[in-house]
Amino acid sequence: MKKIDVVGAVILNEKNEILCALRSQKMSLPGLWEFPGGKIEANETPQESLIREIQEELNCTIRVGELVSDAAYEYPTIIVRLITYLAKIVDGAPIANEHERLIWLPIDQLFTLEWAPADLPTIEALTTLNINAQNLKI
Ligand SMILES: Nc1nc2c([nH]c(=O)n2[C@H]2C[C@H](O)[C@@H](COP(=O)(O)OP(=O)(O)OP(=O)(O)O)O2)c(=O)[nH]1
Repeated sequence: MKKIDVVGAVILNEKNEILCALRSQKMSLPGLWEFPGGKIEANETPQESLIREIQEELNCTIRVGELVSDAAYEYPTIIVRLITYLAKIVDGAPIANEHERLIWLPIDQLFTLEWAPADLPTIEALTTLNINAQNLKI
């Protein structure tokens, strides 16, 4: 089966909320929530890829921090290895260029959304990490 490496940004704001993105009807997995990001291209580090994808998808610049989760999920036709990192916005404000909708949610509310299945290890890691935006080293 085809396997792709995908990188996702867990973007935190000063209120300790996380940016959640709704996949649109034009995308695969429509109507499911995800961490913005995309496929890692050849000759790119995951971090470089993430900065590029966020610029394209959300029109803003991020700084990338520590790894949250690295796990593979087998969909019916593709295996997605999703690597997620903490990140914060250092320039601009997020605009949904490709997504249906963007929302900020506190970590303890993330479970209320219907996430792409590949994202569940990240959600689990976030709820056990006890993250505080104030003392993040990003
Ligand atoms: N960006 C992102 N993609 C995710 C997440 N969870 C998850 O299963 N995916 C899947 C959806 C896509 O199949 C793939 C990412 O591809 P992509 O975002 O570059 O999308 P794309 O436009 O190239 O592909 P597509 O939507 O046309 O399938 O990984 C996530 O949290 N973030």
